[in-house]
Amino acid sequence: MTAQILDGKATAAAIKSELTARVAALKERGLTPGLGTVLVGDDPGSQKYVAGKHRDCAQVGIASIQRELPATATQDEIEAVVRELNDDPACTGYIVQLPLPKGIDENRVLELMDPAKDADGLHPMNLGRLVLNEPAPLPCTPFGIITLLRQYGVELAGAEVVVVGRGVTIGRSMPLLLTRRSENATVTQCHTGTRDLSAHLKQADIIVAAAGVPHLIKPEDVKQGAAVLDVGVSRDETGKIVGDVHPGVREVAGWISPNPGGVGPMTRAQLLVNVVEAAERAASAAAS
Ligand SMILES: Nc1nc2c(c(=O)[nH]1)N[C@@H](CN(C=O)c1ccc(C(=O)N[C@@H](CCC(=O)O)C(=O)O)cc1)CN2
Repeated sequence: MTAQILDGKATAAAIKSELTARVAALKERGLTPGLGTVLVGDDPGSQKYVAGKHRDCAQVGIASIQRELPATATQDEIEAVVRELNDDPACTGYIVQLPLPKGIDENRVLELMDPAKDADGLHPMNLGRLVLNEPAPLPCTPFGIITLLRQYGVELAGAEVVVVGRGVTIGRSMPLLLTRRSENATVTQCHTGTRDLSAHLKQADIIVAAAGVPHLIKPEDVKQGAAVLDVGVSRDETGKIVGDVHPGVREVAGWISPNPGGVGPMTRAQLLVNVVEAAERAASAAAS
């Protein structure tokens, strides 16, 4: 068996095309959505991701607001930029690119954001709303993965899903989304403390690999026909991406997301969805 490719690039392109019309409609109502980004330091990966987010904005007609600080920026300097974006009416949603440099209290920065402008769904208020099943901006990578699986008709209801990783951008919220009634999956979360990862993986209908360990998921650990989502980003000595999923898994899985070209573009598309939805809420509130 050779796995069907879960093409994140093509799926994201379709989402962006639909968003272009919604942004045009918002502009006709007098509201131009604006995405702000806060980038601290000079990590090449983060610089690339933020540049991609602004390229996407230009494609769909969302205004861009870019704030960059050096790696030496203090907690106070970063928080001052967050306050500035909270108060800027042209910025309808924004993100703080993670990770922040060592020594910065990331949680304090996230908590300072205006939850109504949190385009990443990572503010504690919005994560709490997710727990309570209340409307909230959805964390971009987890919901991007669900959208990708739906696009290719991968059944979530009743599926056994193994999420590998427990980081804030994916691992923490992925099970919350997958276990909603609308998804109805059964989730096992694995991490560095898991005793027998292989035993869990072998049971999985869907694997979400977000550990950041190159080729952690081996063909012999994957059930025939499973869907495998590769979220891990490590780099080899030439700078090329090495995912969490061993290339041999393609011969066993039913579906596989390429890396690059899978989950990354879906993360960016979901960010735009969050920005547009927040702007639509603001436009409706202003009209009533
Ligand atoms: N504030 C946030 N920080 C981070 C998030 C996040 O969702 N919010 N997630 C990751 C990084 N990330 C988003 O910011 C991200 C990762 C990958 C891509 C992407 O488009 N990747 C391309 C490949 C790009 C390359 O060649 O390096 C792909 O997969 O095709 C976009 C966004 C951590 N931080």
